Amino acid sequence: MNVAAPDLAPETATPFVLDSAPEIALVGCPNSGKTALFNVLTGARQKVANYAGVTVERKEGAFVTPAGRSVKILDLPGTYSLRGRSPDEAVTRDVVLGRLDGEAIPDAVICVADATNLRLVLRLVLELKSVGRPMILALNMVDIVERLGGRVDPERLSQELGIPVVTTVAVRKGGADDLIAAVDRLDFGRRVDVHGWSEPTGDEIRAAHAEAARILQACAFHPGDEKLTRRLDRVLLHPVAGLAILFAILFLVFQAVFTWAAPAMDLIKAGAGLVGDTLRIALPDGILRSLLVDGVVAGVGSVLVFLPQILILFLFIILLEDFGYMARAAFLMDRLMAGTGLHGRAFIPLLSSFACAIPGVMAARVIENRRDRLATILVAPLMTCSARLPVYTLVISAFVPDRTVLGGMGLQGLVMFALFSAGIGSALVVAFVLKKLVWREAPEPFLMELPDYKWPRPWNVALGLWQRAEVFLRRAGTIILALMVLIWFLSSWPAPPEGAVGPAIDWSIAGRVGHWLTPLFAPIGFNWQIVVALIPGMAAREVAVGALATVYALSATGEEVGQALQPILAAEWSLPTALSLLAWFVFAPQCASTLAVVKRETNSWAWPAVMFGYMATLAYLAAFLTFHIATWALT
Ligand SMILES: Nc1nc2c(ncn2[C@@H]2O[C@H](COP(=O)(O)OP(=O)(O)OP(=O)(O)O)[C@@H](O)[C@H]2O)c(=O)[nH]1
Ligand SMILES: [Mg+2]
Repeated sequence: MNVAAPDLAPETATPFVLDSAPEIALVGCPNSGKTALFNVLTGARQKVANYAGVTVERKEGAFVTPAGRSVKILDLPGTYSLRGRSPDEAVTRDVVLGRLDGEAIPDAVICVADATNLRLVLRLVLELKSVGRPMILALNMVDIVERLGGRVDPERLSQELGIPVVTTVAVRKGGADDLIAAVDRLDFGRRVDVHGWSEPTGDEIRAAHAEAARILQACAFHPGDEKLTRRLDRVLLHPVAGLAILFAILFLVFQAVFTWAAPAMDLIKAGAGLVGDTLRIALPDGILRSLLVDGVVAGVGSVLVFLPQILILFLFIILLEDFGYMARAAFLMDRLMAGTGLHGRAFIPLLSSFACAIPGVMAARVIENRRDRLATILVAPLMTCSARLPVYTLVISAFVPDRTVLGGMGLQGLVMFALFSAGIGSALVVAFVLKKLVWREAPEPFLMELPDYKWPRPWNVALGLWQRAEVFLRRAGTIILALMVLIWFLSSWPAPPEGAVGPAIDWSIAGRVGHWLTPLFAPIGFNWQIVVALIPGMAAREVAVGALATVYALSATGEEVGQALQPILAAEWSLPTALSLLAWFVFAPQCASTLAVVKRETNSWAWPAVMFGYMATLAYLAAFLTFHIATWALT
């Protein structure tokens, strides 16, 4: 289905290269800059970030060298060895060894090395040589080696390894020129039998280890670890101070999402109001006016308003990712998560799920153990995805007063923080139940390389934000628009009979379905308008907001016509209903695209069914309890 991948960067186009063009695979340790190089070579915009395990899929691109040679190029997940066990490492192994169905072995390999950290990659190079393909070693990040006063000798390395060695700076313009020139000199005809690679024995591994150490000694000099990284880590990884800083950062993010975004949101809201009013005056009363004003402007406009919040959330995520903090956060959370049975590696997939559960579920490929991975996939959608943000904001701004408490903290931001925490907390509880009570498994030890801190690069940040905005706007212009038109239609057709009283929507299909389902949702305090909005919300959660806008716009009579959604809700809903809806959305049954991805990643319909079932149950229970406790407390 097309809605299935709203958060993935567009596939790279390869329009000008023939199928017969030779294929080169980018292989290397995690976080060495493979994707950054891939982007430079092909002009693609695949995700680059400063932690291991960003790329979990095979991506294809192409370029033409200055000599006019067309080549296809593959970006692959990082791996330390062809013996890797996790699903992402298996992708790399299978591509390099030609084990993938219908796919030949790559014609050549570019091994990408983080030049500041050569020890592990030299072993990988030795292993890759036994595959028997022409190979180039790209010493990437030489800019950092130079800045630290280190030295790497590419000529000597080339002699020792018997393959061409070039230096690159993947994040600099022209930083891959030497690599491109080396590709031009490659002799693709030099085929060697690939079945030369086999699982190495312990002795072979030890021998390779010693050989790598010897070569490293001869060819590279590093003045020790970067001091900045060490110094910062003493504070940021501190068991107490580090955790305190992590929570302070998270808290700051939600405050910022609320306060910084407000002016821009008001502007968009005013703009949408203006467009709606203009259309209402300019067009004669009728179907077209209703479609444009009540369906498109009210519906899509009410979703667009949230763009600033989503961009601010992503600004923080991208900055932290580029800086190299994410892996640290995983490290800090490991002890806490181990208590619940989740693997330390689950942290980054869970964190990615704040954007959207889809990349989060895919990022779980870095987890080797199948049950650890399943547990992570099953709880990932409990993380508050950005599509839930509009629902939260709408309800919070209508019902939570905008004042400060506890000496300067915004109450609205605090409630938002509480909702996100409820998502995280419930994920930990569900994982605990699964891993400790159902599967009774101890988590496996957690090994992860911590990247050196790097200053976020403004261009990368800007590009990342631009991509998010693009994804959001594309969604608003396609699926959300389409659903809004559908909802408008279902809410306006059929028209009421002659002489009917009350709002016309009561006679429409949506109105009838809403009324019909209401008994099911009355125990949790939902009215029929909410019920109508929940259904399209399963396709894309933020549509629930647009649907409410349309449903209330079409129910409006007299005074209320053209009024903004927020004051309508504040007047129409009771506080327990509002709280119950928030509780519902913490667990909100999965959107269709997440279920589709879970099906793909687990290769079975059973797991998406389990996920849907348990989340729907939790959502109903949580909303039920919230509604009744709130009703009781307020009377
Ligand atoms: N200073 C500097 N930074 C670089 C260079 N190449 C990559 N980076 C940064 O290194 C980090 C990792 O880059 P990626 O391209 O995501 O690495 P990758 O090898 O694709 O990582 P995985 O997909 O996780 O295996 C990012 O923060 C990049 O901006 C370089 O030549 N110089
Ligand atoms: Mg990558």
